[in-house]
Amino acid sequence: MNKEIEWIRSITPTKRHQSSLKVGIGDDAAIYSDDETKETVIAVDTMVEGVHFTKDTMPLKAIGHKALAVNISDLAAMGAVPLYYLVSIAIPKSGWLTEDLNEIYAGMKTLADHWEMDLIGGDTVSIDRNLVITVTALGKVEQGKRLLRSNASPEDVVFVTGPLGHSALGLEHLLKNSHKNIDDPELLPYIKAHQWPVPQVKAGRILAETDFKVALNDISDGLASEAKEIADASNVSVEIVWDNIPKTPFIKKAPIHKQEEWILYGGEDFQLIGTISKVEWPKLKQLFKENALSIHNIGSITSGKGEVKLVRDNETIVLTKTGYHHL
Ligand SMILES: Nc1ncnc2c1ncn2[C@@H]1O[C@H](COP(=O)(O)OP(=O)(O)OP(=O)(O)O)[C@@H](O)[C@H]1O
Ligand SMILES: Cc1ncc(C[n+]2csc(CCOP(=O)(O)O)c2C)c(N)n1
Ligand SMILES: [Mg+2]
Ligand SMILES: [Mg+2]
Ligand SMILES: [Mg+2]
Repeated sequence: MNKEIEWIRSITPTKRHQSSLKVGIGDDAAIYSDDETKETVIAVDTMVEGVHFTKDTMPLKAIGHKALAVNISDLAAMGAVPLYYLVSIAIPKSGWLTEDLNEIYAGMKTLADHWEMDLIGGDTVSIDRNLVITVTALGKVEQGKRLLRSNASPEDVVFVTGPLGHSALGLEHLLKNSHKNIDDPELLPYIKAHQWPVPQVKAGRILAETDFKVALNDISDGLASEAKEIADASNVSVEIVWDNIPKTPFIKKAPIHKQEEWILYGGEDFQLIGTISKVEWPKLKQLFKENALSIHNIGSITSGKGEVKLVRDNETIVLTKTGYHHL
């Protein structure tokens, strides 16, 4: 287990005070409910200058967009509809103008308006260096419809809702060359994937509205890490078939170790990874098609104890490395 998860487990309360609490620490978002029809879903994620973005990797509006998008993505991974958000910002004593902050907020607002989310609060503080933005997002899901990481069963199909590795490929170029200097049209889709991630709310909602048993997680840390979270939470193993992972011709022509770095360990794609029974998979595929959304079968669940395996060229290897860890 990585140190970050180990530490979070160590501070996880063992007793609950509130009977309305349905899901605490351990999934993409927490859930509580005192209502017979719906549950409230709450997620918080922080972005730190130098860790999650720099002025060279991200335009100002994109920083705001992404700070909100990553939180909407966690709501989507629970099957929720986004409703409200709060923003805490720590502003360095130099280097960031009020106009810069306004641009960041404009980026947030455009995305919030798209999902009809209201900004309802936050906090403003100073810091020595490095801008920090923390967004808390609230949403709702119908009673009994939440989609947990612990819902996977042996023989289920493992699916993803879109391309993987694009953000990491884009970031690799942004770390070498400021976004102001990159205009290679071949790189633009990857740069865009890094800067302007699209939270998969509609996919999450389709999955929540069906009566299928679905496990779901958003891909913030890379496929290997997110698959492991489903495997651990459901007490099963995940088998990913390398050739089934959707890849653009541009990615396919890179050396295999680069493809693996971007796809398995890169992260920040904010697609959803999930599981569904083999019987229901064709119905789900049809439902996504009718809604003009993509979905790909990339493997299956096996009985086991939290392993993530990769099948390639008739060889099966257990993935031991995971994604990005802060500890
Ligand atoms: N410092 C903390 N204190 C309390 N709970 C935490 C802390 N950090 C994370 N958690 C909880 O641990 C679980 C896993 O958090 P994590 O941030 O890995 O999930 P995520 O948001 O899906 O991933 P990412 O942050 O990569 O987007 C969540 O339930 C989260 O609320
Ligand atoms: C300048 C710069 N350098 C590196 C990265 C890559 N990066 C940072 S955090 C993270 C994982 C998700 O974070 P979290 O676990 O906090 O959600 C990744 C892949 C970046 N985005 N910008
Ligand atoms: Mg998540
Ligand atoms: Mg988080
Ligand atoms: Mg997150």
